Amino acid sequence: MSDGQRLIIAVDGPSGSGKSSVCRAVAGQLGAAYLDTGAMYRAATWYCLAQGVDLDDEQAVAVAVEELPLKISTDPEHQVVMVGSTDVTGAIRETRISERVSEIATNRPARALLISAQRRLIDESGYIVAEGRDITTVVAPDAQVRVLLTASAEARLRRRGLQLGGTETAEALKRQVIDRDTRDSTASNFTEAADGVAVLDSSDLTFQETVDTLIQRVHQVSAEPLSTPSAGASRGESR
Ligand SMILES: Nc1ncnc2c1ncn2[C@@H]1O[C@H](COP(=O)(O)OP(=O)(O)OP(=O)(O)O)[C@@H](O)[C@H]1O
Ligand SMILES: Nc1ccn([C@H]2C[C@H](O)[C@@H](COP(=O)(O)O)O2)c(=O)n1
Repeated sequence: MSDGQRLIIAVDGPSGSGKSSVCRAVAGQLGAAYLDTGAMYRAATWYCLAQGVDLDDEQAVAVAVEELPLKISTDPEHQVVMVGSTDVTGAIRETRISERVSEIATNRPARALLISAQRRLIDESGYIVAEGRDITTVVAPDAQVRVLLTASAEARLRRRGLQLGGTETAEALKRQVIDRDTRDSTASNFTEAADGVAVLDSSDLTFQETVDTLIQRVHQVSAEPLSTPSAGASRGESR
């Protein structure tokens, strides 16, 4: 990327499709920043639970998310999530958070606050791979590269099982992957590609093949002449 050029790579997809691992690897190989927006919803959940906020109380959750002292790194090689002075990088991955995070994701005011924070982080970076559930459609719909990363339910359950070391029962995996997607899909559409969004089905691809396919897509798009310069580019921003 040359100075002054902006390139936003937006990736959405269901749980276990490989968004975090694939996007982190792609960002590392491209020398781009990386934003895990799911980690922001998880940190908000951790904070609300730590503060004893009733997650059914929409207003109380919104107030807590507004004051959330969140710092998230966008370095793909060094992912750290801080809430105030507490490092929650590991804690936000615990099952107790995975099982409650949809309650924050479906809270409209909380969602609006987190979306604004995500847009700021993307704008500050300028060259970034951002992944989640609504990046291609809501957070950065004018990203130059927009991809829906999918995989069959069978592949996603198998991958999540392996990722968790084979310790989870089939029922627990279903709760964490399929049931969470069902709840989250009431807040955003990450099962069908919106207009202009390319589908990358990784069901029969290895991890490296998936990374390579996404990088090819980025190279393909960045070789095309830019039709409409983004707002950031016109302000001369660069990484
Ligand atoms: N193409 C692939 N082939 C095999 N394994 C893969 C592939 N892509 C990702 N994985 C593995 O699947 C697991 C789940 O991937 P990852 O955590 O990146 O998914 P995710 O979409 O970010 O899930 P969530 O939204 O629930 O956080 C990881 O262990 C990852 O290494
Ligand atoms: N852009 C996003 C990102 C995430 N979420 C919600 C949905 C998930 O249940 C939760 C955690 O995400 P994960 O770490 O599993 O990718 O956050 C969302 O609604 N929108």
